[in-house]
Amino acid sequence: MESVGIVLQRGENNSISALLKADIEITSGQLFLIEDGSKKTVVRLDEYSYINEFFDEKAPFSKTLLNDKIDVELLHMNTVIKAEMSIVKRYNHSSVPKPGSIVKLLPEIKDEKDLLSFYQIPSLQGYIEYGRLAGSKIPLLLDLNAITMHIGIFGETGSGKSYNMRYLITLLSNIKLGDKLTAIPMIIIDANGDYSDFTSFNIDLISGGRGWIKKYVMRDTLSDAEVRLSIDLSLFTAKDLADFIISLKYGDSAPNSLQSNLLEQVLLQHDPQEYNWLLGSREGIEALKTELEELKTSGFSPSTIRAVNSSLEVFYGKVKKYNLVSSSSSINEQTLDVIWNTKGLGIIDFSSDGSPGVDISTKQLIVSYIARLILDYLTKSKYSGKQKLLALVIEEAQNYIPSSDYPVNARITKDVLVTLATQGRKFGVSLFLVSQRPAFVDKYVLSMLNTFFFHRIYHEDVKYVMSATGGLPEHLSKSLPSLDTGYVIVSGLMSALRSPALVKIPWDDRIGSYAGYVSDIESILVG
Ligand SMILES: Nc1ncnc2c1ncn2[C@@H]1O[C@H](COP(=O)(O)OP(=O)(O)OP(=O)(O)O)[C@@H](O)[C@H]1O
Repeated sequence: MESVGIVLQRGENNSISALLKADIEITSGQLFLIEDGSKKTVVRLDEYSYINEFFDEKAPFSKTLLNDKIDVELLHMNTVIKAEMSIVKRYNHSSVPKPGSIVKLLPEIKDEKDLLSFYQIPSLQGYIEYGRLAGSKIPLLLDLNAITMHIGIFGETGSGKSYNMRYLITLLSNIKLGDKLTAIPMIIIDANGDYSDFTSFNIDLISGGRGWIKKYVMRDTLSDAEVRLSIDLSLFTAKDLADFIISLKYGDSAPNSLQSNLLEQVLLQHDPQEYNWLLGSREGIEALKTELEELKTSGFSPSTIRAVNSSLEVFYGKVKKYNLVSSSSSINEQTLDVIWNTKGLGIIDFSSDGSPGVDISTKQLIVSYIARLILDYLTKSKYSGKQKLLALVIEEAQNYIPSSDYPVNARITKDVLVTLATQGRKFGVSLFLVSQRPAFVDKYVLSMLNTFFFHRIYHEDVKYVMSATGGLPEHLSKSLPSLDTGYVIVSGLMSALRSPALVKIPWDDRIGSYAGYVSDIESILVG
């Protein structure tokens, strides 16, 4: 490969300063190869600036130049890039390249053998090829063995998160195993209908390794690919349900604990199997009200009882509208068995098309239910001696695991998702948290994630995310607010590089054909 620069000096902590030719295209996060004699080292460009030996602000000659018409060509002479780089990988040596070592672009990879030797791994088994390392044709290998260490995908609106998630899903749906295709069993909480086409006209993008693909909706179904969503309340504790139901009337502030305790006491008198009938049918609600009325004699004030009654009505109004509650819920343990056995994909469509008019608290109840279901299912499997694996993708994660700064009450989801994040990896849960405002996602949960895809993120979010994740070296994190769409910095355990690197996500029209993207506005307008 062509030489593009020379090492100037080596610094502390594996850092290297180099001069690079000014006429090559470079970006922070890009990787280069350094040759020090026969010793090869891969380095990452962390920071750079263009300098010109000819230009000195203070020199009288420069001053005249600045005042007169500038001769650009003259100024451009002797321009070089001063680059700060850090070592990512060494090939069978442990030294730091000496001053004078040659900097090159990454090598060409002609075949699988080249790829294996670039990454220094014995086989591609268990890896998927993701995007291309910026400035090269080398795919980044992602290690599927680290998938249960959880993943964060962060980027501001329009930075390419949804496209990236779709791309990842297509990769995770077509995993080569010998001459067979398999897939990671997965449930997606689809906030905006970005994956709807995976159950219809783009099904072949993801059906390679999957035997079952369904979309759950909260309206009448329109095709065989759709299932009407219902959940089983017996999976919740009396306390969780009581807090949730009472807080429906109080919005974001803490639920009234007296009312919550009262409702919990009444629910505790019943078997959890009865919760669906009690809270999901008119007769059940009336039965609960009668039981509450009887408690007047035990010292509960009529106003507390009245308040609980009215919270119950609010709750019942919600579940009745969507027929949401049933002991034979449409997503249950058997569904997870099917998803596991067929390496299936279940899409929970929370878009305005799939779940028209559904509010955030109802969505939280559903996400909480699914998280409990997954945890129960995988824990049982593990204890019966069979390790399974299921990925749960949660878009708009800040609505389910908010930080203390984010004004959303998420009691019903937060605890169970924290448990999934901390315990889940033992049982085979792989969490994918997607958010445009990672600063509003709970810090503790962020610290549980081990692989990150950083798209362009808001300046205000950078500090929070970096302190919560320990994700990137400082120089590189500074480049995040100006990252181009289609580029992502990948860091963490799944990356075969084990060090952050900039990756270009290839564009594919079909992966790009989803809700957030209009491919040809003129033809749509003209018809
Ligand atoms: N890899 C890519 N290469 C080229 N263009 C891309 C790429 N990824 C995304 N884009 C462009 O950027 C647009 C926005 O991408 P995307 O919808 O994925 O952003 P987002 O971060 O999910 O935004 P939001 O948070 O609003 O959903 C796409 O419609 C597409 O035009």
